[in-house]
Amino acid sequence: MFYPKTPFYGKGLLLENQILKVNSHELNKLLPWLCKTPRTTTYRINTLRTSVADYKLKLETKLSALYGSSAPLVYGLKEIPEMLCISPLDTTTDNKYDDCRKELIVDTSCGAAVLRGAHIYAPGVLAMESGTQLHELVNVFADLPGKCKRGTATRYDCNEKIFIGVGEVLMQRHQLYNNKEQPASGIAVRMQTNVSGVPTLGDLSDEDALLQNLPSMVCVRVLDPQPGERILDMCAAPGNKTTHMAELMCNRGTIIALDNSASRVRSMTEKLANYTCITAHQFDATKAWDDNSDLDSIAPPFASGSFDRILLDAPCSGLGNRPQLCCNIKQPKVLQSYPHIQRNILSQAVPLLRPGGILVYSTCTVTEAECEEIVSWALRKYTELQLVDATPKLGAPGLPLPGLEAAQCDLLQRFGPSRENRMQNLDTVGFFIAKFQKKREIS
Ligand SMILES: C[S@@+](CC[C@H](N)C(=O)[O-])C[C@H]1O[C@@H](n2cnc3c(N)ncnc32)[C@H](O)[C@@H]1O
Repeated sequence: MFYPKTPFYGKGLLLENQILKVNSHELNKLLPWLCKTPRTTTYRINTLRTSVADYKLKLETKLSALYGSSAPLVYGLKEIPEMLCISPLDTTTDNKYDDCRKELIVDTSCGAAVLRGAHIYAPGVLAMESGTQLHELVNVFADLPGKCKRGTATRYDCNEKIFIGVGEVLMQRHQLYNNKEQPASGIAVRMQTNVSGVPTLGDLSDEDALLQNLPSMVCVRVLDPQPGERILDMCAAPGNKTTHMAELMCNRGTIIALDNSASRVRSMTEKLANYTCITAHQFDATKAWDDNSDLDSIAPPFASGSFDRILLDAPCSGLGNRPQLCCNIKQPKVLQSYPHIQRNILSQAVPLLRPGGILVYSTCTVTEAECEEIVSWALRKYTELQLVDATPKLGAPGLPLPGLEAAQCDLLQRFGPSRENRMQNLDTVGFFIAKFQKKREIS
């Protein structure tokens, strides 16, 4: 398939220069990699409700029904026993573009989801040619320049639309565009094939399993929460890592989940209802520390030394979310704003951790400023912090920076295009993980 060479359509150099200022020689590899689809699909099984073996059987049955003898493989990985991976299909077989079909245009974020196996939901459909019938097969394109007007009825004449697959129409134009009061929802086009080779299963997430990227699971495994402990998840919504922690803790202990977005906390709270060890609060994590609070308080703010472990899965530029067909960050100042908030939240995490406690800092991005530079800054500012071994180790080491020794880089995990990824051919998103321990005594 044709993929863009950079996620920054039309804004190339302006933003590219911001990503790897020290290791700029890595950009040639990184930028096209960000644009491509990770081809392995991963689910996290809720082991409080079902067994991995039972869920594997369920997935295999579904895949056999869809793909018969060419069904992709479902397999596990010993480092993350609660995860199941689905291998890609052989793309050379049946995703052929056929000139006789009508065309359907989606925006680039919908296109990215399609390439990862999703069907097309009504809000993502920008253009459907007039006369397109129910159940007709259409060629689906992503609108790279972002110039296609929603509701377009004629063929979108553009050299930079990207063919992403073939789908069956489940909603017609009048259903998609005629009711302005109540915009259409639900699946508008069921994808039959896509050009990435990721099976078009849609999202099978339910209470038993969650569609989740591999590094997000590694991140919680690295935190290593134990039953009975007191854990703070500082930026928790939508709660995917929070529920993973609760499952590893067998729902025993206390997890406090903070997020400053009211709407995200509302939807997360519904999801957390079955996990009695989790309490969620809408709260600004930059204000989470207050020594006037009780040590065992379950509502923020919290006193010094309140937590055994803290996860800071920071708000970030999100550039690791592959495929980035066209990144929606258009200004360098937007990219530059993240380290500030990341440092502010980390400054609260350090006092909140008990001596000997563990802090995991993670981002789903790839910029040095939000990854290795934050680690280097934290080690300089907080002498009570040290980097410790982060297992399971599936990512590559961190990139070298002047403030970090080689041995320290080796303790970090950067998920990127590097050949050193310790992942046995698993193709996944960009991500960064650092594991700190607060020293018992400050030297
Ligand atoms: C990367 S997402 C977290 C994803 C989550 N950990 C998961 O795995 O499901 C970052 C979150 O940080 C939240 N956030 C941003 N600024 C914050 C702040 N000052 N305090 C708390 N949460 C914040 C955002 O609302 C967003 O939900």
